[in-house]
Amino acid sequence: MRRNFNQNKPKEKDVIITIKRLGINGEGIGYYRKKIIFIPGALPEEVVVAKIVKEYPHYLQGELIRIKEKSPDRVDFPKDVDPEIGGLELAHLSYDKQLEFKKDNVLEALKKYHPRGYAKYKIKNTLPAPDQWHYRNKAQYQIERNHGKVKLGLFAPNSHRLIDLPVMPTQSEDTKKTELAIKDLIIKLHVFIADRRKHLDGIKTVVVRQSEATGEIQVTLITIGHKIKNLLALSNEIMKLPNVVSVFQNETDWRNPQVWGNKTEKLAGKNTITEEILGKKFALSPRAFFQLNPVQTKTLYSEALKYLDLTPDQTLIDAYSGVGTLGILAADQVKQVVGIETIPEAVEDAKHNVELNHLKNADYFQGSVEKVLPELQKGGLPIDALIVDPPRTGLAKSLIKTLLRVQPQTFVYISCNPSTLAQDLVLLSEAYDVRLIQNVDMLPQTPRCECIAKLVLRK
Ligand SMILES: C[S@@+](CC[C@H](N)C(=O)[O-])C[C@H]1O[C@@H](n2cnc3c(N)ncnc32)[C@H](O)[C@@H]1O
Repeated sequence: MRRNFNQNKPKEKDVIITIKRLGINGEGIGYYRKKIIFIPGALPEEVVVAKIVKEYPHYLQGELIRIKEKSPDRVDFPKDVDPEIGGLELAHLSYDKQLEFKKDNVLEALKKYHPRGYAKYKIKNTLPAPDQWHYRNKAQYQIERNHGKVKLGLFAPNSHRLIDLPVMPTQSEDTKKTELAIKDLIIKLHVFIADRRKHLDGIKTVVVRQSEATGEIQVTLITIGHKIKNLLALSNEIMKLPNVVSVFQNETDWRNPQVWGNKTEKLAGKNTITEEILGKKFALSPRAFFQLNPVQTKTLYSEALKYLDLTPDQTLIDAYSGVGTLGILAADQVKQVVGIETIPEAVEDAKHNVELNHLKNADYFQGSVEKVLPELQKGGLPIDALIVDPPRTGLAKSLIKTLLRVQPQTFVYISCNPSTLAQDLVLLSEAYDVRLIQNVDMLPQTPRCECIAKLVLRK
């Protein structure tokens, strides 16, 4: 069952709620005295007993206490897993219904922002992931010492409570085993663990990423401070673990709200690991973005490229290019590829990947798309075909203005956030029709999904 239903909570504050639908983060939504109430772990059509834990001006936050009438779509939550853990928000819902939910999320976002013609958009069924468990090939776990006990895992959502993770059912076996082995080595070698309250420098996060194609494992130790006693000894021991080919140190400080800092240094082994997607090779340095589900990545990219309908005379812009994946996969179909990406290491990887795949017609630029694209266009670069794959925040308004002026003929938008996709389509639909939207489920058991929108210039 999804939550720790605490039968001992004071009964007088319990309320009975009928769940109407799921919210965008997978929580059950009902009403209490005409106010909306969000209850994580509850499903549509269920009647539940909930406790009101927080009251906001426009909504209530509830906690599931007990299910009075159970949904036929409810499945057992994985055993031995802390129910508060992030990344399993939909693990109590049957997989068919998870796929429907992800499609509905797109529909709801379109209804909310209503880009031009949205009611006629063709929204295709979400493409399922073949493996709904053990698909994550990257683990990024926090480490801390609490009352003498070392914990390695994930923080409970919106809290500083670290959940120790001997079990995480969506994590691949190898990445899980490597994380746990590194935790044992940190304890054995007495390597300092960072402590914010005591102002102690040390290891803060352990990142393990594995290539599906080669099995190579890259480890990054994110540290507070630079000089950490016994870090090199730890790195040497980590290199002896199965499949590990490199260990890096990434340095940050407590003022940085991001997990990663800006300085990365190799402690041992190879500069990159190599992944293979649809016949092309991709070298990945520690900070470079790469999808977390390598099997579904192939589906996502082949669908996106299919909808681009490229021709050999075109110049393709791969905007938000990461390590150059989409552009490199499409390079054989076009005259020229130009990629743009902010993270310098990812751009280096992209350039290296162009060589690795023996391509002569692809080039990658460092900088923000909103700044670099207009500069390249002013310099005479033709922009006939465009693929954008932005982070959750979507496209910058200034970039949308540029696109409406330049009007690439062929345009595919890959989005990991239906809400910003719908908002961006409001502006883009001034010049473009949305031919179709195809969801691909990259992260089963979570509310997240990738959507591919095919845009066609209106005549
Ligand atoms: C969702 S990832 C997509 C990466 C790549 N297309 C892939 O499939 O692996 C988004 C990428 O955009 C980069 N990025 C974020 N904001 C950017 C901006 N304003 N201009 C260029 N790149 C940006 C991030 O560093 C990240 O690599």
